[in-house]
Amino acid sequence: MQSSQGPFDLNLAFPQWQGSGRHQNLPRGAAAAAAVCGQYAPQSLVPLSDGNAESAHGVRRWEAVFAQFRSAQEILARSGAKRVLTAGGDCAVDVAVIDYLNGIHPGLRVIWIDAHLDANTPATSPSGNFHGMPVSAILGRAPEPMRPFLGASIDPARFRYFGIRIGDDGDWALQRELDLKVLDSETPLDGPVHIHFDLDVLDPHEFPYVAYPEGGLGIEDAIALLGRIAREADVVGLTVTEFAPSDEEEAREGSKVIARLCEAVINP
Ligand SMILES: NC(=[NH2+])NCCC[C@H](N)C(=O)O
Repeated sequence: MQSSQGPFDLNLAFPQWQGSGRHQNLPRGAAAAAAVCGQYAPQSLVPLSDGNAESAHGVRRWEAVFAQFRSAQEILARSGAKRVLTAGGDCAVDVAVIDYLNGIHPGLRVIWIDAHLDANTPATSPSGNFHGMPVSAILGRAPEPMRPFLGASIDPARFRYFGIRIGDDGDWALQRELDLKVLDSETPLDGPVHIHFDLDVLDPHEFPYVAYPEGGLGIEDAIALLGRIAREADVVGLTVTEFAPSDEEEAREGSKVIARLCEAVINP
């Protein structure tokens, strides 16, 4: 509850772009998001791997994706942090973060705010891009070599989507199989909660600085939603992903919105 909610004790800056199929502007967005989030907690940076093997285990740029996942795990474990604010990077940065938080906060709930289901597996993904697979990974369907490094998977009953519009056949198949639900006003929000916020959930008329502009959520509605979650639950993780401004001016504009989203959670 609110009284136990303190500020985040770690800002993980995780500039991974290799999970995205449209990564051109992600490094600029990751740097800008890290500059914003670094104001709210001490920052640790996940180093990018120079692994460039094209594809393995059904995942494009697997070598880099896996090396960065392991680096993030080591940084998180060493930090001892209890509450983590993460600046992505592509959506898949959250696999390491959610797994870590689930290990230290039993019964963790996950709210996945995104235009996309991101529930493909290496077998169903049409693109091989890992940013389309993090939901399946945290629910027990991670790529084979990642599994020994993951703890217990998230209970699908404690997972909620918000803002989803776009899915591939494999995304919807997993959603149906695990009966993944959408957050509504009846969903109880007690206990520790992690919020995944993919900026592409936002209406591109208001926030066009993403590579997959397919969302429909207004900025004020997003802020109200985050405030509601933070008042009702104990937010132990917030991850902001997929910021892809095409120049420094867009980076500045988008950064103001990212700051408001963080503050909606920090001071609900
Ligand atoms: N977080 C995102 N922008 N995800 C886009 C995923 C696109 C598509 N479903 C794929 O698997 O490649």
